Amino acid sequence: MLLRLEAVSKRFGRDWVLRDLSLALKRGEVVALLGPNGSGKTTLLRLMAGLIRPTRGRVERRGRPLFLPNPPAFHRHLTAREHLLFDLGFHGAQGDWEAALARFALPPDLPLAAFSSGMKKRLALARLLLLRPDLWLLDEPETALDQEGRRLLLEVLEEARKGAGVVLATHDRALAEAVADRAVWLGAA
Ligand SMILES: Nc1ncnc2c1ncn2[C@@H]1O[C@H](COP(=O)(O)OP(=O)(O)OP(=O)(O)O)[C@@H](O)[C@H]1O
Repeated sequence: MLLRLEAVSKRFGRDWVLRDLSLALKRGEVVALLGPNGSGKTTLLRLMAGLIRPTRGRVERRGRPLFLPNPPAFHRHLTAREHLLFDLGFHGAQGDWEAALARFALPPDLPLAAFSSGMKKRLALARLLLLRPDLWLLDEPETALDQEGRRLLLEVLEEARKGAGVVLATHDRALAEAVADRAVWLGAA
């Protein structure tokens, strides 16, 4: 089991955002988180990543998680090449950054401040593929991607599920139906 949540609840101030949520994820599984704005999808991903702690309940994780926020966060003054080299060094990983950038049709030497939002999303996917986490935690990975970017995303998710587990938050029902084994609906807590 890669990830197990047992009766997890989360409160910010006086407001309960998540209540009594249990869920388990194995390698090879893709789970979609669906629900309206403010229903707690990002909060749940951050709990799964270990970035925040539950108010009640337990989060158990095996392996290395990587959280992809929406929009993705990068050091704006680095180029794509510099950023991927930094990421590989930081994670003690090795990988062919040149091939990764070529696959996503990204320029290696342009500062990321000059990247469009779709280019940043593509770079985030390239980074995930290079770093190969055990647990992919993706917040609205489809936003800002064009048709070719979406095709690449579907390809990446198929590759991810071979060795890892994936949880993705999305408003895109078609994407959830295309890639997810099951969906978790978050309503009002
Ligand atoms: N750090 C925080 N402090 C206080 N409230 C927070 C914090 N983070 C999230 N919230 C609140 O928790 C609720 C759920 O937010 P969250 O971002 O998880 O929703 P979401 O389902 O991802 O929404 P969206 O579909 O708009 O991205 C919102 O009411 C939000 O204001």
